[in-house]
Amino acid sequence: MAGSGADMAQLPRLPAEAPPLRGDSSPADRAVSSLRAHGFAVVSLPSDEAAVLGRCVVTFHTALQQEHRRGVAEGRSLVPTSCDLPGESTQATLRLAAFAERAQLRYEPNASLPSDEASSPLEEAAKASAQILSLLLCSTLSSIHESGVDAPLDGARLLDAFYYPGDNAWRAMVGHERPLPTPCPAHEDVGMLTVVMDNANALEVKMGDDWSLVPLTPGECALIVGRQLDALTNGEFPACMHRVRPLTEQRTSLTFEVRCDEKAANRAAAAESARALAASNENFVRATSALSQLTDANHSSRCAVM
Ligand SMILES: O=C(O)CCC(=O)C(=O)O
Ligand SMILES: [Fe+2]
Repeated sequence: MAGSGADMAQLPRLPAEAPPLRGDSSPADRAVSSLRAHGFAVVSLPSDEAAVLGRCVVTFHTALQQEHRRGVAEGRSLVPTSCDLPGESTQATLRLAAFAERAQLRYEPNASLPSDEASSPLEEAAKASAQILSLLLCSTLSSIHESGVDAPLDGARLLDAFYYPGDNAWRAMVGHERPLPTPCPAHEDVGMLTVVMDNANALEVKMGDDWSLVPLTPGECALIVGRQLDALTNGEFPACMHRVRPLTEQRTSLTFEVRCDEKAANRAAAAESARALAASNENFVRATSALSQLTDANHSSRCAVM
């Protein structure tokens, strides 16, 4: 991953059928082959970037914990979220919302913040983490591109930070009457690629019929293939089903997703299908001509006998 975020990529340690680690493969190659085989990969960030992101997660955690508590006090955090978009907007590009199972911050770096206003620590943290994670996703998409996939390299970017209160804090605030809803049910992301990092392990990915915990250590993040990349590679990079397992203690996670323009995705998917069709036509033509050669050969050998 030249000139960018991911310094070292590792294969997921979970699946027994993980692709063999080639001694000479680069971290980017290993990440791409893991994404191709499993729809996800674990990568390590350089320590300076990991340290910045660690501080950002602390900032998000504090703000979102406060937002969640305020939401509970005001009754807003007693209802589960029905969609992934925060309902409440504080600024055009930086929004906070609180639901029962989580509080959420969303930052859209493509739309810039008003420049005449002094940035809050929250905005600074959003900008800094979006910059680092954006580079990581861009370089991963370029590596996928270099591996022969004609994927769009750009798109809308979304940074989300989630605070999950966990069962203990929830019971302390709300009591036992009202159970804490599932933190984040099983789903595939809609975009091309998502990166996830957290301060407590709870992300699970589906491998075959089984769910596996992704044990991220500080400075590591998970890359997750979304539906757009799956569709435009005809499943060569399969979308990864994932979820957050129920939590006892609180957790904060950071996700950054690239969603390409639907038209670009459709164009790329159509081109990919045309390539697949051309390849199968070529195989068909090859098979037909082999068959006709065989028939000719049989025919002439039968003629020769007669
Ligand atoms: O919080 C997490 O670890 C993952 C959240 C997630 O998958 C999502 O919001 O799409
Ligand atoms: Fe997700």
